[in-house]
Amino acid sequence: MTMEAKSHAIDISSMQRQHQSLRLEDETIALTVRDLELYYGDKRALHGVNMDIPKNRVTAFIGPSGCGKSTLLRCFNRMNDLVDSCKIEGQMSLYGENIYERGVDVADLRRRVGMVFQKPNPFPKSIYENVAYGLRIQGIKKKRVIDETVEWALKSAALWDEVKDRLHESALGMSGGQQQRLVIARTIAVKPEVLLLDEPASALDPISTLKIEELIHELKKDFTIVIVTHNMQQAARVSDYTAFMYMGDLIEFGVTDNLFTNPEKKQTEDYITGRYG
Ligand SMILES: Nc1ncnc2c1ncn2[C@@H]1O[C@H](COP(=O)(O)OP(=O)(O)OP(=O)(O)O)[C@@H](O)[C@H]1O
Repeated sequence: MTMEAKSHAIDISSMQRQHQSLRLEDETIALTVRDLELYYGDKRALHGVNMDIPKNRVTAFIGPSGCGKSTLLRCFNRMNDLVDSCKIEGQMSLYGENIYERGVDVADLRRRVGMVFQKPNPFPKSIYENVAYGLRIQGIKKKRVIDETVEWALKSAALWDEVKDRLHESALGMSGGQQQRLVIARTIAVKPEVLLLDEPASALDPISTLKIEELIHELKKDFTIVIVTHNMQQAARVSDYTAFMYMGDLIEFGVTDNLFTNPEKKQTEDYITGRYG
């Protein structure tokens, strides 16, 4: 094991948390899902999903390919609006405000509920301009404010030390793992309330993956995080709560440690023990 890998293994072990005391009843709820049905054309992709997602926690969505994890994640910032055939019934709210109410400013919703995708997608601009982008869109012009926010976001994304001497170089020259942390910095620069992460590490090498996992652990102090992952070990390592989905149904939702050690439903047990999926 290299020194770098070793130090990350130690960091990860320090992330082991005592979850036994977590209870959804004690949490402040950020996102609420009620009787959510989603259709792509005639095909129903989500079946009556109900869920409460707690503030300043990491909630993971797991389940076999095609079970609807990404579809559900994309509902939280209305990314499914971009799919013509998509129809949604039921309710979804952010701190009690209906996300699907007529008149909701979708651009503002997407600032409040930021999203990071599987493949890092930095803009073909400098590192600095990638992070400043959302601030400029918001009309912020003061250089001092932009400088300070760029530094804050890069520090929060655990990237500052690696890039502070080359802020004006192209983001496209960074490694994949650095690009993904840059995209996270760009997303948090506009101070969202929720971060949606759709398999954020699945295109990355193991060391970069561990850095993203450590980062998620840090970021939950400031943000509510929802992560889709194919990797059950990753869900167990990074999340406080886990939702297991199967063929469009939410089968089980609970404290991660409980769901992995003592699942209530047989389908959950079959999945986490590798019997299918
Ligand atoms: N834009 C779309 N148009 C039509 N059907 C879609 C669309 N996006 C997803 N689907 C279908 O909806 C279902 C759920 O897909 P989704 O991508 O949400 O699952 P997933 O659990 O995230 O899968 P994976 O783990 O493979 O990414 C699948 O049957 C998929 O084929």
